Amino acid sequence: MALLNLTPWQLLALIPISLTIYVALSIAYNLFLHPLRHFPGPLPMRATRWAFSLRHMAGTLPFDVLALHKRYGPVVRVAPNELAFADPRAWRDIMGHRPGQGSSSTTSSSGGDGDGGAGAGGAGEMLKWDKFYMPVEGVPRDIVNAGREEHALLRRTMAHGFSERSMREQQPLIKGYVDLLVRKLREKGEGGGKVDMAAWYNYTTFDVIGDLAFGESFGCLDNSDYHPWVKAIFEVARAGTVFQTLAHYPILVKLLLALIPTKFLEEREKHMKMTLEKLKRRMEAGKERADLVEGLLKRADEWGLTLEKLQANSAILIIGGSETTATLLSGVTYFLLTNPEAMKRLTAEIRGAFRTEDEIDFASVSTLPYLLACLDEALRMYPPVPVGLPRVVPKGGATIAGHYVPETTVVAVHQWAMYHNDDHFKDPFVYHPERWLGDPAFADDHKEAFQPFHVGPRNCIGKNLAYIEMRLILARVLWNFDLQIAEDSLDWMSKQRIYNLWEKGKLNVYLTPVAK
Ligand code: HEM
Repeated sequence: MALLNLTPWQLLALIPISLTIYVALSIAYNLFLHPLRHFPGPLPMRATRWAFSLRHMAGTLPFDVLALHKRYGPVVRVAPNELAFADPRAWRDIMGHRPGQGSSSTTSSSGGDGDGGAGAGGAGEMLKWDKFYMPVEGVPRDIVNAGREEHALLRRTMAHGFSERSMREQQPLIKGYVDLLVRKLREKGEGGGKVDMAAWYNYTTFDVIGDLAFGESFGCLDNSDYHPWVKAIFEVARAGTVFQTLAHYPILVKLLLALIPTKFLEEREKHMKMTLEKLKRRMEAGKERADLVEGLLKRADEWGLTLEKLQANSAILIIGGSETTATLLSGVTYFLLTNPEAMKRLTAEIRGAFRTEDEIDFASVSTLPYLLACLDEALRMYPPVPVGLPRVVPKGGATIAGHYVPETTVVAVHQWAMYHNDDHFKDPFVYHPERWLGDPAFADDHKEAFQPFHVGPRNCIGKNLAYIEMRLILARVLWNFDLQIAEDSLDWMSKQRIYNLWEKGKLNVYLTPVAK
């Protein structure tokens, strides 16, 4: 019991010494004994997770991952227990349906493998990684972070609201918000001042999804401003990268949570109350309403879905369904403004296809090929989900893009890095809508590498809604206005960082209403 003979100062000195020994041993293990030791990657990333986390918190990770793939190849060890893939086959191997899936019903939490690595979860299925998805204690899981069985149930129920029939019924509601956007932009454009299109696209998509998920809009378009909830989503995005980093050190998360000011907790409480009230009002409106929660409400009693569970799923629709679509609309507008030939061709396609504005609807915008090509090229260059969404390899390991990967490994495809890799796309940094229209110059592109909505059972349920909204909004904007980019937004794209979501600045544009 030599320890008992030490003075308090000597005991205190033992803390940094033990920590140093622990860190040195972990690094040695990660470099020389870890099952992933044969995969290539830069030494700091193979040695500790910090090299990855610092890039994540600095908002440069997706850009750095591209440089890593160019240097080390299509599979890179980006953290001791994590691999990044830039091989199109990885999409299906990681996200696709896997034969002989086990019956795990949870997502994967930490298995505590020394560097905060992932637990294995159940056999067969690649699981979402809790350290990234961060379910909150006391808040029910939603469709995005639910385990496999609960997810399947939620997905089946919610699919109803995304069916073609539902979307047709939702058309008048969506069109109403696009009408309002155009009216507001006409007012703003008349004075000849700059208009921040990124904000206006956000107002529109948040109002639409607010109505479809909670039965009422956020009033962003009416008030020409963000609702506090919408503002909070942007504010919290950057903090999310910090929490995802600290998730590897649970004791630090507890400390940070304990330090959160009471005012913040009160705000959170207020927010929960507000969404609950919105939801109750939606429920009072009756079950028969063509929106995204109709299916959930109809099954709520049968499946014992609590009010809190319904609230969590409505809320995730707001986040998943609005910022993504608005980001893409901002991106495509920027690319068109800085590529005048593409803008000219698209404007001609839209203005030549209709006699009156009333003819622009879900069905008619879906027949415009250049419009779709412009959106797809923007999705490639500016994917709204630019980061790699991590999965955990199940028990027994898996083969991904021809590589055997041991169980508990975290794996991801980083979209921005995949789409800017010249192994897959010619001129990856140049906006070429023609690549999606069969132009022989791009015949060697690996189009299957492009999966902005992911693949498999947990892909985007809102893909069709997103396309229809983006087509309709962009067509109506270009039908009504000639656009010119303001000097202060010329470098809009190059200034941006990625904190899970793009941190977009103002996209200032001059609008000239087209005389009709
Ligand atoms: C351009 C627009 C959009 C893009 C790029 C996009 C992309 C994605 C991606 C990559 C995922 C997979 C997330 C994961 O693996 O964790 C996803 C899931 C999801 N998206 Fe979208 N999304 C878009 C628009 C929408 C819209 C309009 C909605 C409708 C409200 C929506 C609702 C959802 C939901 C509910 C999920 C979870 C699905 C599940 O887990 O089964 N998204 N989206």
